[in-house]
Amino acid sequence: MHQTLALAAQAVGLSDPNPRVGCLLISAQGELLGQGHTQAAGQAHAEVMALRDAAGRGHDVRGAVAYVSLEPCAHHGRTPPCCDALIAAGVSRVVAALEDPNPLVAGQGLARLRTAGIATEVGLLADEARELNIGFFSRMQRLRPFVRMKAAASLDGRTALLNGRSQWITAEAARQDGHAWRKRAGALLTGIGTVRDDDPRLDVRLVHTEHQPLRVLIDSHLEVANSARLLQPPGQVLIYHGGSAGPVTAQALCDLGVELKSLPDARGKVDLVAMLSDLAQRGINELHIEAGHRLNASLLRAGLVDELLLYVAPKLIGEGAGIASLGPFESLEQALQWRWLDAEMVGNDLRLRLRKLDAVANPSDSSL
Ligand SMILES: NC(=O)C1=CN([C@@H]2O[C@H](COP(=O)(O)OP(=O)(O)OC[C@H]3O[C@@H](n4cnc5c(N)ncnc54)[C@H](OP(=O)(O)O)[C@@H]3O)[C@@H](O)[C@H]2O)C=CC1
Ligand SMILES: Nc1c(N[C@@H]2O[C@H](COP(=O)(O)O)[C@@H](O)[C@H]2O)[nH]c(=O)[nH]c1=O
Repeated sequence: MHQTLALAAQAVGLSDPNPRVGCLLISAQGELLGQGHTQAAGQAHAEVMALRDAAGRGHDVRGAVAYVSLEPCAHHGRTPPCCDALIAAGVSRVVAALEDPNPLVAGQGLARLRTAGIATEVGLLADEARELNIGFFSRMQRLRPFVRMKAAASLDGRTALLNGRSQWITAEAARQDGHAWRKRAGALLTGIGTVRDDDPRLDVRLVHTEHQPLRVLIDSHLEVANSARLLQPPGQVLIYHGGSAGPVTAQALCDLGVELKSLPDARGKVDLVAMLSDLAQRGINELHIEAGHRLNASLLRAGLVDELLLYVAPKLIGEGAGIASLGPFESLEQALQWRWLDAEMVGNDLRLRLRKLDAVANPSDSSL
């Protein structure tokens, strides 16, 4: 199953909105017959890829064991059901790390395999498998993406100087690592303040990817300049606004191929909860945020951030903006609490990952 998960990880940046799944076909004698992982949406799933691989190598998979990192699907989506392909191929046993989290189909693939006389087992390396697809689980079970907020900070917790400059606080290795996390996401989100100060490209370019995430901007009054780098190719751009955009600006942005969506809250800003639900409906599993301290504060205050991805540089940079302008607290009981997930040196910077205490991708597993 470790090997199956490594295969599944190869679908990062490729299979969205479908989950990252790996499949390994092993003979009764323990020989590898075929392997595969999910392809781009609409193309073959892991099981079909593994069966094709086995056929390509001239192997007979009758009686083989199939290791899969997620329950084989039982439904006709853009491709036929994988459990039918495994049944037709004559495998004898299917070992799945997890049941499908989609409440509409959960358990159906395994049930169909059992009805066909195939032995099934579920739960091997379940936590690792769920982690790889934490966004897919979030979208299926909470109807919103898993939200990861990235920030690069100095040792004194600053994300920018008082004059707005922030490039660069961390070094090249950390920035490249940041792109590997961008690659995992279906969408990258920033705020108008960051666009004004940094003019980010917000793409994946320091690591290889098969497809660019959707770029999302929160811009209440459609103030973004047409020349903003984020609006240029590659990839699609979506701007959420608060409904007060003038028709001329809106038309100019539409002419650039940008999609505009009005989701006003009571204050004419963007309704962040509605935005997450809209992104989920668009098939976004993981949402990666790289915004400034104001928008970060709005998202954190609303309790919408599941994970913090912080890069800390060994520098003291004096006065400036923090990670989030949450305003003065009266007591320490008001603190937003996190739990450490991991810490790693990336070049000369430190990468910290933290999870919100109640970030639940699987309601039955409060440790996520
Ligand atoms: N080191 C790092 O990792 C990063 C640093 N930066 C730095 O941060 C600075 C920019 O910060 P900042 O100006 O806060 O930029 P943001 O990207 O946070 O954008 C700020 C804007 O977002 C708006 N906003 C907040 N909540 C909402 C909402 N619910 N709906 C609509 N709009 C909302 C704010 O409006 P309002 O003020 O009305 O609330 C404000 O206009 C720059 O100096 C940049 O270099 C930026 C990204 C990462
Ligand atoms: N300053 C800073 C970061 N800043 C983030 O990177 C964005 C620029 O993206 P791009 O134009 O695609 O390279 C910028 O707007 C901000 O969100 N990131 C880091 O890893 N380290 C840093 O020191």
